[in-house]
Amino acid sequence: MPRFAANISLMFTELPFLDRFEAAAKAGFKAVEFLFPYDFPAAEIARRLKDNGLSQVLFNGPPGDWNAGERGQAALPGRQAEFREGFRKALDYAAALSCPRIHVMSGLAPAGVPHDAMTATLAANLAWAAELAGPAGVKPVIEPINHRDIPGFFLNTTDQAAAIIQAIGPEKIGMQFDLYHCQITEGDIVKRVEKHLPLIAHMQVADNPGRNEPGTGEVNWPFVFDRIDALGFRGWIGCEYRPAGETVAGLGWFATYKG
Ligand SMILES: O=C(O)C(=O)[C@H](O)CO
Ligand SMILES: [Mg+2]
Repeated sequence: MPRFAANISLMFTELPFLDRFEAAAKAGFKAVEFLFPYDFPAAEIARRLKDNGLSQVLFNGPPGDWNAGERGQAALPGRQAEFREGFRKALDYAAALSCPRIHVMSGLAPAGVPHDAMTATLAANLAWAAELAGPAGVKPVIEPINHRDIPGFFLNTTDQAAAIIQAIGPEKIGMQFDLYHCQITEGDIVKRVEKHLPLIAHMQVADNPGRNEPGTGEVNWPFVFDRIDALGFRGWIGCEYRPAGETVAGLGWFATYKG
């Protein structure tokens, strides 16, 4: 059966951040992911996880100046020192939270910077991050993101991510396969999961259009989840969606998968 993690940056936003752990556990989740932990002490987050019997399965490295529109810096030439400092900080949090995945965001492609230079920068940064993270039991992951939600994001397709992962080694770097982004950019999601399965270290889900819960849009989720399970994917699927209404009221789709 597929295993779903609540993304508590997008779900349970009716509550303050630290109270969302308990809400996720009460709703039947065994694991959570979120975007950024850095406003909170790692020890406090670790306590919430433990108190509620939850595993932390993914969070993002520091993205740069988010409010100014930055979305990572791993592919940006000239930002290597900042990337490294941020990744070290993320790794400290991962250790405190026993979290096995860190999402490394590649960033927005600046005008005039050659695509190949960005690919080379991303690959070098990822190789460095993997060397540091591997011995700590953490796998950095990269995620192709659609250009409607984040115009200009460097990493856009699953094939582009796969080429970079293959160049470094799938045992070191994984793909964060977000079915929502794939549906928008590429479609044919089951076939693409099949193609990239050996590289996929984490998945995420939301329906389209709207990025709301499964069942609110165009995708046949029972079919997709059955196929993912039959293919043998045993990682976590993060529920990275914005509930259309109140979070718990929108969890009807999850009843079959609570386990
Ligand atoms: O946007 C997404 O799908 C993500 O997973 C990022 O972590 C946040 O932009
Ligand atoms: Mg995502």
